[in-house]
Amino acid sequence: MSAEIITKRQSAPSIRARKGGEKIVALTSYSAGTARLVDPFCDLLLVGDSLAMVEHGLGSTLSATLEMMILHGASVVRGSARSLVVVDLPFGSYEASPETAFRHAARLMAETGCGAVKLEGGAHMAETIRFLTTRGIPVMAHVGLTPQAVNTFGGFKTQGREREQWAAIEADAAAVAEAGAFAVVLEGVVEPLAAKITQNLDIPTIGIGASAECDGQILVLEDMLGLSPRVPRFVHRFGAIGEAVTAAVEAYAEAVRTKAFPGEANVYQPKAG
Ligand SMILES: Nc1nc(=O)c2c([nH]1)NC[C@@H]1CN(c3ccc(C(=O)N[C@@H](CCC(=O)O)C(=O)O)cc3)CN21
Ligand SMILES: CC(C)C(=O)C(=O)O
Ligand SMILES: [Mg+2]
Repeated sequence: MSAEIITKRQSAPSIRARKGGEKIVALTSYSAGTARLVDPFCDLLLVGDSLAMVEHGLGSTLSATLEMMILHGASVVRGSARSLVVVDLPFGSYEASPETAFRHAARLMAETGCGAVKLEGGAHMAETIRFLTTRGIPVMAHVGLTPQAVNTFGGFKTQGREREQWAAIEADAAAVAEAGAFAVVLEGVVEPLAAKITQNLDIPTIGIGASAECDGQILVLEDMLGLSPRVPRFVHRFGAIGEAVTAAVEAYAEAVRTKAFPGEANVYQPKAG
């Protein structure tokens, strides 16, 4: 038989098995269009609730709804073939009880075809994580700077700058791993704490603003592309797509106004004769 190039989609277990191995490459994606572009280079695509801010112009992630997550999640699944697609459970859809979390996570999975869900929280979400994972819903956890708690933090504040905060964050990470999460996002935590947690857990840590000590990295796609007006310090801009869009749109507007566009090549003519 000839060599076949069949790329099977990554799963929660295949990502979990990467602990301590090759780094896990993850990005956010909110639609089929961007999913198609990034999927070949990634292991995991996150349909983050950051889409409320980035894609819908809302003030925080608290306004993301289950309906939004389903529409964008289904689009990303259709636009990708090899990455595991993980969809964020939005604020208010999972905190009240394990049963509510299950109902909403099941809808996300059934209506998008995603392979896992993500929720924010540590020790206090362990019971819910166990409830979901024992009922067929793989869960990625998210500890440290959890943006849905922006109002209790009083801003997007780096976690673990004081050593006294370390024990609680370490306990959160240990609790979600013990409860059955297949991976955990570590957001906005100081480097030595990220290193300690990564060493002590048997599941991969995926860092955002949490140093190279993590088992993988994630960024908001628009931030690393150079499309976001302001970005946190932990972002490196790998592209200048905002500038490229501005230049192209400027050129288009000029061409329309000077009647340089549409030109010969872009115009239809009737059959000769
Ligand atoms: N476009 C985008 N990118 C993100 O990474 C992102 C979102 N949106 N929305 C949801 C949250 C919010 N995030 C943020 C937003 C701001 C900072 C920030 O300004 N951090 C300060 C550090 C402050 C401190 O040290 O206490 C910084 O200067 O980087 C961090 C994370 C991460 N998430
Ligand atoms: C940045 C990641 C971890 C996230 O939760 C999001 O984009 O919503
Ligand atoms: Mg999120």
